[in-house]
Amino acid sequence: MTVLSARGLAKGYGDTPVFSNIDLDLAPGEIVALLGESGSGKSTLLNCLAGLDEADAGSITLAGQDLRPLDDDARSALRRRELGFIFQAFHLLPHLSVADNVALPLRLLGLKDDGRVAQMLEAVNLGQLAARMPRQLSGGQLQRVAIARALVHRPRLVLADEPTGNLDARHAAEVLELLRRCTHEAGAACLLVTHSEVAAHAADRRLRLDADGLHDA
Ligand SMILES: Nc1ncnc2c1ncn2[C@@H]1O[C@H](COP(=O)(O)OP(=O)(O)OP(=O)(O)O)[C@@H](O)[C@H]1O
Repeated sequence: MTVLSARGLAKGYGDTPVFSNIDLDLAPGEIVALLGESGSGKSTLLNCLAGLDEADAGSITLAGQDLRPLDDDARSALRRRELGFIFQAFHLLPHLSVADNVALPLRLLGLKDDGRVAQMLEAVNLGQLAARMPRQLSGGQLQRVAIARALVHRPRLVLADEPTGNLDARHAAEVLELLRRCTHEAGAACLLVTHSEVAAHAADRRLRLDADGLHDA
């Protein structure tokens, strides 16, 4: 079964089309790099898949559920359960500790599982820093917290928008390797927007976005 299927997705702003004819299938456990020129619509596509933005046309099936017949609440609930999102700028909550940031997706599902939070912090080599506040961490450490948070609730899909864009080459390689290992171990599919050739080659498959759709790269 595919984790995510999109068919015929199209999106524009006003009279300006961004993309159309997007067909995409992601299988469990695969990491797919999404490449494309600046302004080609990679972030917009990710946001449409995440439900942060709405496509103008097309269909999305997530974890076997067609999103179209669902009302807003049901879509949000499905996404809260099945989706993890990693942003370039980390988006951690500054007033929460590292452990509480990681626990957030579980809390939003009404769950509490300190053991799982500790396990994820160990998985990203941050077991010692659980009580720290985000301002006390380096960029690479913040991004590792964001990976732990994206996977803590065992989502089937992880969307990552340039997760290594803010990091130097060594930390970027470390973060990518962790993302790879964590998503493979979890059997989650991961769509990774990146400008980096190194990141793209760490992926199982590469796709390029242009105005008329997605192409193998
Ligand atoms: N809210 C908005 N209103 C109008 N136009 C927008 C909006 N958001 C994005 N755009 C436009 O849509 C196009 C795609 O933007 P998007 O950020 O998705 O591209 P991208 O491929 O992620 O770019 P980059 O690689 O530079 O991050 C751009 O031309 C951008 O100017």
